[in-house]
Amino acid sequence: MTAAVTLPADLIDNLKAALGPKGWSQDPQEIAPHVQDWRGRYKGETPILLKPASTGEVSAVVRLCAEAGVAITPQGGNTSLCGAATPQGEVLISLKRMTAVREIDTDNDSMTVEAGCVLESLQQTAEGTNRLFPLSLGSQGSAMIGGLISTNAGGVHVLRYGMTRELVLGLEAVLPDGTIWSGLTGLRKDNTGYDLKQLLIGAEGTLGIITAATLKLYPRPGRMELAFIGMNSVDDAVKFLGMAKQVSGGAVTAFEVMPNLALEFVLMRIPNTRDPLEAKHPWYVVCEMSFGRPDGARETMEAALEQGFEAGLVQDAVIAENEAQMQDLWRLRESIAEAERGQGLAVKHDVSIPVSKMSAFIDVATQRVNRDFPDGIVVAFGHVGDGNVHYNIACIDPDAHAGFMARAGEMSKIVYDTVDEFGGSISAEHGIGILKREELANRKPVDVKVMRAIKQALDPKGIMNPRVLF
Ligand SMILES: O=C(O)CC[C@@H](O)C(=O)O
Ligand SMILES: [Zn+2]
Repeated sequence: MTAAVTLPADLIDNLKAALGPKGWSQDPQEIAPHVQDWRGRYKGETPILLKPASTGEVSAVVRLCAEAGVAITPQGGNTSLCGAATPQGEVLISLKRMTAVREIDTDNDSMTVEAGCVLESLQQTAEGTNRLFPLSLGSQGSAMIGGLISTNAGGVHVLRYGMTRELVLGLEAVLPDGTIWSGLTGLRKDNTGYDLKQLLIGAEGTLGIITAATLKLYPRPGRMELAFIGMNSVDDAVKFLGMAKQVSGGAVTAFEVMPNLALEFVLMRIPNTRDPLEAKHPWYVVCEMSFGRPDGARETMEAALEQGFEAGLVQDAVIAENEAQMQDLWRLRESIAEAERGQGLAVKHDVSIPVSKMSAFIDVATQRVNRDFPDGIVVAFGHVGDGNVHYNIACIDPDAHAGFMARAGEMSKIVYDTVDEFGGSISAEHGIGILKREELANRKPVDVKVMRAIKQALDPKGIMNPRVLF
């Protein structure tokens, strides 16, 4: 792995000297997990893994690479689903040693943390000060905040708290020439021209390396209620979403939809899971509500379910009685990606559609896919409450997998053309990476032209994550 790409010997020496013995590795065993993506779709290589422990160190090594015109791939928890963090010969900079919580300001409801902090640990840090950091997703046990910001991650709470973009108040980053940009601020109002942090958020490491961030904190809900609901259709789910929002006065904080097949995959592949409902239903909804106080919380969830039942939308439902049951219900939804991975590679489409058109989109796209690809099976699940569906197509016959994946482009064309017809986006929350860059160029040529101009202005040598986005 390490031998294939060679860098000038003096650059290697200077990089090592800038970081000290703990700050780099050329050990193939240590490097191996860093040069393969989570799904096993992309395999890469790097001449050296750098592990800076401070912003100053990141700046020093970026400067050295910039001077030598050598390209860099930044990496956080390496949970990208689009290949954005797999180096193909670039110098790999992992932020995993930058894990300090620099400041918590409870009066300002903010915390300033370094890029290598794992999301789950930040949720716990916030909880320790009786606050909530609402970003929440399946890979939270390993995803790091720098990468989550770089990809503008979504997750299950977008419906109420927005994407990562909306949770960031300030950023610190190392620009492609090694300059440190100190934009760490806890301000909620700052109208001083272009908002540079927003350029870096979602840039997938192409404009610089995020080293720290000031994040928004929220009050911790006094009580949460979680229901697992059996339904007949996505249309019914969307109707029930409107009802639940109204009945609860806007307390719905997550609204996830999954088909029976996704539940079957989970029950088959993930230990300690069981179907909480007695009968099978074509679709399931995981609906979470958050309240300031416990009083009336359960009654509100029950009232919403009752109304849904009377309207023929809710077929059956169970409400979690305690924290452990909540976790069990969440596991059914959050482990779909892992269960699906166990089934083999699928042709994945992380798309968004206006919520009002979600059901029609799924119907039309599925008719088209079934017509042209009878060997494919659609597993559409996800964050329907915020208009994001993971429209994945799995191969029915595991032995015919390679041939199936070879037709991924044709399948994706059908799906993305349908997304365009419905006014949606070809990437809702996973980003572009290397997976969707041609698609982006074809479907948003003017946007890409402007993005290239910005890239050229900030990274004229093109060294920051050079194969990603474009
Ligand atoms: O694997 C997928 O397609 C989706 C992964 C993740 O975004 C999820 O919502 O579970
Ligand atoms: Zn998702």
